Amino acid sequence: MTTESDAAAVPGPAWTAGAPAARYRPFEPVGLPGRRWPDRTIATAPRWLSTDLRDGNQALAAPMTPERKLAMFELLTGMGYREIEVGFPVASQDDLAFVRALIERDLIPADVRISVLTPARDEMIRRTVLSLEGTRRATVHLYNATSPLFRRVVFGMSRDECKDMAVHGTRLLMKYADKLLGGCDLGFTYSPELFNETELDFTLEVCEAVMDVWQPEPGREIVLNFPTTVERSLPNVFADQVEWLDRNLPRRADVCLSVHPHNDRGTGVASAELAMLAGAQRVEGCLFGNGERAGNVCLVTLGLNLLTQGVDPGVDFSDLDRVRRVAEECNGLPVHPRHPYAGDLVYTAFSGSHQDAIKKGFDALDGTAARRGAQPAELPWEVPYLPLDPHDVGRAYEAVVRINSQSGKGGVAYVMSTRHGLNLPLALRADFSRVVQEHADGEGGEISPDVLFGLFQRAYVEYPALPLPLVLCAEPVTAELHLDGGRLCPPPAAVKAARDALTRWGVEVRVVHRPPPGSPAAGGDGVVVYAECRVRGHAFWGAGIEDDLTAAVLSAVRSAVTRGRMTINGLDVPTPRGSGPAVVAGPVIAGR
Ligand SMILES: CC(=O)SCCNC(=O)CCNC(=O)[C@H](O)C(C)(C)COP(=O)(O)OP(=O)(O)OC[C@H]1O[C@@H](n2cnc3c(N)ncnc32)[C@H](O)[C@@H]1OP(=O)(O)O
Ligand SMILES: CC(C)C(=O)C(=O)O
Repeated sequence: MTTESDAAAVPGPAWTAGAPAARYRPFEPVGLPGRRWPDRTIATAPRWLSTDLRDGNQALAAPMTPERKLAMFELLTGMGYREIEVGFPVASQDDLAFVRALIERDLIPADVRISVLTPARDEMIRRTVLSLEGTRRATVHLYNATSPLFRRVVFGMSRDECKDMAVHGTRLLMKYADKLLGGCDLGFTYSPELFNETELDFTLEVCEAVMDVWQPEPGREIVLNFPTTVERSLPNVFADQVEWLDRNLPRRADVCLSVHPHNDRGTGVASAELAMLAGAQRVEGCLFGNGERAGNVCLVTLGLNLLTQGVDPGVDFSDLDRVRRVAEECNGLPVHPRHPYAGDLVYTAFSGSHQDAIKKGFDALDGTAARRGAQPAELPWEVPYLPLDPHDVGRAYEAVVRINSQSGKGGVAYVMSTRHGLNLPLALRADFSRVVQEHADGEGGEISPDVLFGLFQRAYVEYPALPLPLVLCAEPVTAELHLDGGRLCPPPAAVKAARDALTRWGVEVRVVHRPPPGSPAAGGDGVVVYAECRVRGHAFWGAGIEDDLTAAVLSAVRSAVTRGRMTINGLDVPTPRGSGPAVVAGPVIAGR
């Protein structure tokens, strides 16, 4: 017996004679003169069908139990999906039990239509229809493969025999429904499986024949669902196929043209979107792209792609982390950290220039909001590198910037401000950024907000080794003070007292930055002052975080001058490097 790991270990032939490209054939393009889809835009959401409980489920190593299915069903209906394929009732006892539970326990919301899938096989059609007994409203979804390869290799059938399979299946389905589903508002979906590999004229022939049996008319639609069962072409070719159908299908007004893209080439989302441009009115897919092989098209990505184009997807993604958690539990599969919109890392920048632009974007948004007396959430979203406001999908801003060796001063300033309430002056950002870079280069890995705060403390706050008069007595010092935070907004008298104290010791003091009232509060209850002191012509920074302004000013100056003296005298300046993780968390301000 070959196990999974044995199979993975089998060495493939090396491509010594070149890649085996000759074994594969290019996909035939579609002749579609005057194709219209490239000039269109998507202005409304399609009808969505979730096939998580069927196509998604059939691709799992451990298919869902009825309990897990119910959790997924409730998630989907809660999000707003109104068409849900709930299973393949003849596949397993669990699938059947789930369909029966939905019906018998009356668990289907009044505006939700469930569907069940069956192959075009007589006995299976009967049992599938039977599985719906007692329901008020449901759809039966019938499929048979129509592609030349399938006709030749799997069925051994001619085109006519293949078409008859679909026609016969439709007749049987209607016959059993008449017999078993009295009073049910029955819907019908037909899928020519492997549509994308099937000759277009044959697809049309089969669909016409199926429609002749179902007789769609106003109030009795037929859903014709066209799958890229195995995605094989560029998305534009699929769009051409869909537009060809849109142009040529008869009874078009009573047909819902649906697509069911898979993702074998990694272009399932593009295929679905181009298909919508080409005339698709309905899209089948799964949350986070679960499904056979490389998956079905991801409904989350499609929905949020629409949202970010200003189109309401009609589905609620406001708590995307919960959606992800439930889907992960039900499927037993993790969602990749880089999955569009939902992955752990997709709203996070580690790299400096990205962080800088994000910080400036947030600052600009906050500034505009303040000027207009509005909330940032009311303004158009314009933050570089973030395609979507994380808040719109229930994410906090905290992880938007994370620090490592790729980061720069903008990112460091962002974390110090948003996590610790310390709004560093520009020149201090550059200075501190060098400290952070040195630490990152030495230690590798990520620097958490707490460690960052510890680095700051050790670099700028913790130098009160000598009493201030002693520090200052040796030579003249000038100090430029930056007062942080709107909360302190120190009364002029307090600033004067601090300045006088320093002047008495011969320090020439200038207050260069005094935050305007109402500017973001400095951390917690404390007072934060940054001092840039000139010692023998060299600038050194210190910071004071104290309960009152005078103490903070004196601490900041003492730290800066001590640091300067030690550096100039070649003394062993204590560096933050290697001193272990800081445990002192700075005061965190509310919001971002
Ligand atoms: C692209 C899709 O996702 S289609 C949905 C696929 N989903 C599943 O297969 C999950 C559920 N399936 C099952 O539980 C089982 O496959 C069953 C119950 C449907 C059938 O089981 P079995 O009778 O054991 O057949 P098996 O699974 O081997 O299927 C192969 C048979 O189905 C036939 N077949 C395959 N597709 C179709 C179809 N759409 N219509 C009619 N017959 C079909 C094959 O020709 C083959 O017939 P043969 O035995 O005469 O050669
Ligand atoms: C049954 C059809 C719609 C299908 O799942 C596929 O072709 O992928």
